[in-house]
Amino acid sequence: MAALTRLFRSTTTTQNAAASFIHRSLTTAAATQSVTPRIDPKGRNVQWVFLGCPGVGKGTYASRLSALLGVPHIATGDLVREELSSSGPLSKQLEEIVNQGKLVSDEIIINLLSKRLEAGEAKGESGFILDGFPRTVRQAEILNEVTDIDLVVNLKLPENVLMEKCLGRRICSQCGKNFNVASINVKGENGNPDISMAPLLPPSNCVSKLITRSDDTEAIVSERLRIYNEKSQPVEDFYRGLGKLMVFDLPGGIPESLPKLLEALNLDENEDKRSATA
Ligand SMILES: Nc1ncnc2c1ncn2[C@@H]1O[C@H](COP(=O)(O)OP(=O)(O)O)[C@@H](O)[C@H]1O
Repeated sequence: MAALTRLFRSTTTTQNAAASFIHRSLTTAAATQSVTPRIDPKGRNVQWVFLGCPGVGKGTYASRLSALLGVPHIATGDLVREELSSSGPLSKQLEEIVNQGKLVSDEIIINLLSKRLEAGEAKGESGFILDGFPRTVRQAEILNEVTDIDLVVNLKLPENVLMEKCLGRRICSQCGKNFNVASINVKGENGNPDISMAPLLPPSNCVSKLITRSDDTEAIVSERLRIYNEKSQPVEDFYRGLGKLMVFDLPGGIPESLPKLLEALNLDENEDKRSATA
């Protein structure tokens, strides 16, 4: 018991230190903007979170919006994969966790996020769209203690579509762009509309360099979906309770969904200076 208490205390101390770093980065960054970002009604760059199950397209839509709004897109999954492919001390440990479809500890993820914010701060970044964080209520509470999130966009797709999307996902090992080889046609259940998504095929220069994420197998995706429902679904409720959650049911692939998402956010792809709904 004493050992457990000691461990808990040291974890909490590290988390608090990381949380206070996140706070410092966010406040300093807000004072040093260098791009032409979207200013929200609070007079600073937007601070949004994208939530959603594995494969829903958080990364795709978050990166489009980050380009439109002039704020960085920070995906904790990318931070984990970068660390994993390095020869750093965490790499082996992370590989095991990720390949079981489990979540990395709050402490590790907060440290990775702090480092990313620190690097961004050095480059004068401010505002953000977070993708894949927070994923536990504890992470959401820590974020809530250190900064004010304006909006949480919760993307939704039926579970059978999510599985097909994850299995069809491909990444170009050279340019890093994401593609999808799945051609999806799913009948809507319980009065929901059918969903069709055309494949998002790579240009010819990427074709021979495509790789599949090691955690995009049927067994690991099932486990990631199970863990999402157990650990991350309560994060949706956390933000619903704060009145910050916007649920968006994706009607199909990017061509159908992006214009509707922009409309729901009161954004215009060609005219990016209007104020966003918060
Ligand atoms: N906020 C987080 N907390 C804990 N683990 C995380 C977090 N973000 C990413 N990870 C780890 O990185 C893996 C890949 O994340 P991500 O690319 O966001 O995947 P997904 O497609 O499942 O949304 C996750 O399965 C998990 O192991």
